[in-house]
Amino acid sequence: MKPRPLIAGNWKMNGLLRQLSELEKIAAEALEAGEGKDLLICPPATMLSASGGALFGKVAIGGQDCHAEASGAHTGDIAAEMLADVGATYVIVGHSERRADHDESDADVSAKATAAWRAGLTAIVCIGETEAERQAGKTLDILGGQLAGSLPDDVTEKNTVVAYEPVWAIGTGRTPTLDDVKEVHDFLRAQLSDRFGADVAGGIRLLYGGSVKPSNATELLAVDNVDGALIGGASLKAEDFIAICRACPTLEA
Ligand SMILES: O=C[C@H](O)COP(=O)(O)O
Repeated sequence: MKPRPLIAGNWKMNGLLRQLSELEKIAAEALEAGEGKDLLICPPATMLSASGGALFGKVAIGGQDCHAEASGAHTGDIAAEMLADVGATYVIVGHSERRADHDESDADVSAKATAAWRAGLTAIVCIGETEAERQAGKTLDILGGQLAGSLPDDVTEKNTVVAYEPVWAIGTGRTPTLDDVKEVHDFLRAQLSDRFGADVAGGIRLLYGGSVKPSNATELLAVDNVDGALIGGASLKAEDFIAICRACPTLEA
């Protein structure tokens, strides 16, 4: 059976408390637009607690990163337990911006996914190729390596979501062709199946991310093995986020 879709917004380093009104608008439409789907917003850490209030339990909240350890002398970092403490149920790990800006390796990402599970959170594990890697014909090799190295052994359909985000498509307005998205998502499902078995692999949500907008969401979300989206810029506007939620097909009963 296909997994229940997940539409996730990643606000990145954007958002002040005065923008809670956007979340209130999302909450107002969430029940209808999100029927049969899971909705999630990952605001900056400073807004997590207030976001939970503004979304009123109609949309889940998540962190954008976590430290591998539960506590300690790590100035500026956030433990998965701290995210859970303010109501988060998901955390993004291994986003390409973290990998690039903070030199995070696949092993670091795997340790963060384990930390997320320890705190009872679902880890959204991100992978993606650069433009140079795609042009060199290495996309599947790169993604296969990132997937293998970034996922710990105890993956389940509940504790893990995988997000495919081509680095060159993030914030650029460019997207892969639908055939390219299908090729990658089919490949990821097969890799997961080889490692974790078909039952677990079939239940893991595979998100596409990278310049998802209301204008392209319908076609991207209809691709085989695409079980939702991870949305950056367009998630900052309630109207756009809700339009993307509506574009996502629901499962047949
Ligand atoms: O996490 C979200 C992605 O990096 C996509 O960002 P974008 O929708 O602004 O391209």
